[in-house]
Amino acid sequence: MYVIEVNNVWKAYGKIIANEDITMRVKEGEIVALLGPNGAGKTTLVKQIYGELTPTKGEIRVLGKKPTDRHVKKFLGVIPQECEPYGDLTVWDNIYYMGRLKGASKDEIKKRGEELLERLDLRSKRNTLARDLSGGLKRRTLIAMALINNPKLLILDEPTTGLDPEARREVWEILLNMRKEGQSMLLTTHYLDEAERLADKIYFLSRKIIVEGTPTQIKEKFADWYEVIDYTNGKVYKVKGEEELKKIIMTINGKFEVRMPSLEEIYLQVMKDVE
Ligand SMILES: Nc1ncnc2c1ncn2[C@@H]1O[C@H](COP(=O)(O)OP(=O)(O)OP(=O)(O)O)[C@@H](O)[C@H]1O
Repeated sequence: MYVIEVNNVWKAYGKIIANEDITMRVKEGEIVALLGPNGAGKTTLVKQIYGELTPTKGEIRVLGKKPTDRHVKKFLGVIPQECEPYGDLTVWDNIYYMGRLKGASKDEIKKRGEELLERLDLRSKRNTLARDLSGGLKRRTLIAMALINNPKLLILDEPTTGLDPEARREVWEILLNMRKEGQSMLLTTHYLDEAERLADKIYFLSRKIIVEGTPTQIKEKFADWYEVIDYTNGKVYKVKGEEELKKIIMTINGKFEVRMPSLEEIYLQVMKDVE
């Protein structure tokens, strides 16, 4: 079953077309990443998916319903871009009040809130004011807040932007553990390594969808060149196609290495050709 279906969606702000004819899917239990440069239309698209904007044209279904349907909101967890927990509230109170806003009972919040403190390693910070937390702990608090209503779908707009490498990896581990438990997620990111590490499926976006597939499918489809490093003299050859590759290898008398392009190199090459 699909938790998100986007069909031929266009979104314009006056004359600016932010999304052009977008069709995409997120299956239950999958992590899908929208990857694109600044201004590619990622936030515009996710805002339509969580019902903050409506498409100019086209149709979106979230959990089988319109994103603006209030029954859908109850089953969504959203972490918008550049969002922070309330600085004047403690970690626990942020989680608690978010639960109340989402309509959960006090008992439900207590039970699930305690579980989330444990799972996100926030127990020792429970009574700390959110403004005194590090960036990584603030992000973990936001994840706990978004999970308090046990959402069927979690939407994260740039979940690790602004975090140091260690805190980024902590967030990745949390998201990967959640995926193991079957949590469906849509995230946006600028980072290729993040998409490659987390996503079952990736969409390269630049106003419209440029490429889609699993990281392996994308690599197989676009990796049409190889780099051959000749260790005998340190020379590096870039060759296209397997025939060329064989020819070069035949000329080398010693140790060598063949490298396929990384997802980042493919992304840069593909996006370079987009207007
Ligand atoms: N409220 C708005 N009014 C007018 N134009 C907007 C508005 N919001 C976004 N845009 C424009 O729409 C385009 C897409 O913006 P959007 O924020 O969706 O991109 P993005 O991929 O999320 O970028 P970033 O990675 O920088 O967050 C940009 O050209 C942006 O300037």
